[in-house]
Amino acid sequence: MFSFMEMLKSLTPFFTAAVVIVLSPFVRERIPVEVSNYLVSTFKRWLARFCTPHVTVVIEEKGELKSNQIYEAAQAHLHTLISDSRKPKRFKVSKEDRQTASVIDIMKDVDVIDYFREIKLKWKLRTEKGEFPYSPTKKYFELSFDKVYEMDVLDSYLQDIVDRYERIRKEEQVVKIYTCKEKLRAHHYYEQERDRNVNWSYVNLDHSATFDKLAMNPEKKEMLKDDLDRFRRGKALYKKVGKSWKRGYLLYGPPGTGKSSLIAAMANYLKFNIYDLNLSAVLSNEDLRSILLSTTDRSILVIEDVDCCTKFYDKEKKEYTFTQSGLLNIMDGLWSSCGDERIIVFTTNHKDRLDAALLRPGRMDVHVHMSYCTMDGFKILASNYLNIEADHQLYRQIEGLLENVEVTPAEITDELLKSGGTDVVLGGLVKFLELRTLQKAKVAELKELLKSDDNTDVDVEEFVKFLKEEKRKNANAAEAERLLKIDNTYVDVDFDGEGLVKLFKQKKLEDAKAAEAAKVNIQKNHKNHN
Ligand SMILES: Nc1ncnc2c1ncn2[C@@H]1O[C@H](COP(=O)(O)OP(=O)(O)OP(=O)(O)O)[C@@H](O)[C@H]1O
Repeated sequence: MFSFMEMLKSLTPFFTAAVVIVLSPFVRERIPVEVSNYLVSTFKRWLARFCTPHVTVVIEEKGELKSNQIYEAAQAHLHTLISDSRKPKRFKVSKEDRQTASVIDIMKDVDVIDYFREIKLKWKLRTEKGEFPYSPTKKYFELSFDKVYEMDVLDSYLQDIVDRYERIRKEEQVVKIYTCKEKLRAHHYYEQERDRNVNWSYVNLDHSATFDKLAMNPEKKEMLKDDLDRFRRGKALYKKVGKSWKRGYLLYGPPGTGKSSLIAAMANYLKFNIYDLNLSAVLSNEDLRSILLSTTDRSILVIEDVDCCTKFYDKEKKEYTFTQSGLLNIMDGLWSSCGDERIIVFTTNHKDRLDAALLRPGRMDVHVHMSYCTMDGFKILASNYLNIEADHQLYRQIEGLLENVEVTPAEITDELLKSGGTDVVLGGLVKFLELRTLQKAKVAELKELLKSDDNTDVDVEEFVKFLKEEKRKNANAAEAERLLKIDNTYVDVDFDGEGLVKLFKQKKLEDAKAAEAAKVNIQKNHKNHN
């Protein structure tokens, strides 16, 4: 059909003649009425092309805050168009390291021609510098066509492109992770005028994390999946009860227990994109507002380490304020009013440092504790990394060791990734766990030693402080400080606790002597002065 129309178009001059013939009553009476009508309408359209002006539709990359869906759809359409068949006169070719094939893309200011039914459409990518020095460059498409087809283009052609894009996006299996490209500008000269367009950049979430692969309590895992399922299906329910279609999760636990992996698993499960928000890039409440408004539906907004980085610029006080409750108030107001089908995830390594307001029931819908590795979790990791599905002779020993030490799944995976066969790797893991058990005992021993010493009432933290001070002063203590990292409960097995205590006592003695000498000196000076 399409090639037939094209053929007809190339025969336009003949149509002119044909219509002239058709218009003459003599010929009209002698040809079928359908043929006569067709020739007349074709002639009219052909005539219109010369008599009616072209129109140009501008499709900007971004609306006031959000990205423009038609722009995204047009970009995808043109990409397919020029990759498939209609190469323009100039186009770009590139290939990144991890891409398997080269990518063809359109260049700015170069015409790309497309056809829809019998309509010829001309696309052009344009750019325009922002109004202010810090404003990002604006991108937009110009789409030109004959004015007679205005309705066809707006109602059918563009709608078709958007529908197709939406369909592909839904079917697409790739989840994207967006990060804020750069700090939002806070230059005070441009405070009023600065362009609040948020610059997100994304990569495909190349993360094979799925719930199956997560080392985590099986019941907790099922509970979470059910919760996500209910959320996904809950549109009608949320509407009925008058709640915005959103859900908040607080993930807490020590580093390396899988908080980020769980977020990736949730995103892969729901096929939601992730927006990873670095709060240190947020300078004011307005910035946060712009960021929230620039995220899309069906997404997960992640705020990691929420205990450390909640800072806001208070315009009235003209200073930065660091509050979690400030963040929450904004979240309550803004978050609840923007978009649908959204999830927000806060993570923290220190739940105890969180503002009580954040922990209040109803604030975060689900609290998930990510814990140190248990035997259940270990079996999942062993199945992923070593393909062990059944039992192993070392499992009993490993289970006993895991009950006694706190080891993160991240530490276990590091061990499981070491080279060697299954027995060698599991043997290495047993050694690692035994070492940790020994270290734990040493630390406990050291703590006891310090507590039981009548001459000193220092606690371990104070002892660490002392070692740090010593590090500055002499190399021996620097070595001791390297060996003793109480914070991470890491102590070298050869570490001589008693030796350090001796060192500590000696230091105390030296300090006391120095203090006594200073006192004597002051008294001497006082006497001399008198
Ligand atoms: N529960 C887990 N299940 C499976 N793998 C895990 C788990 N926890 C950690 N890992 C492994 O350790 C790596 C680091 O873990 P991850 O970044 O998810 O931990 P985290 O709790 O987010 O740490 P942080 O608080 O430092 O961000 C992961 O890429 C994964 O390989």
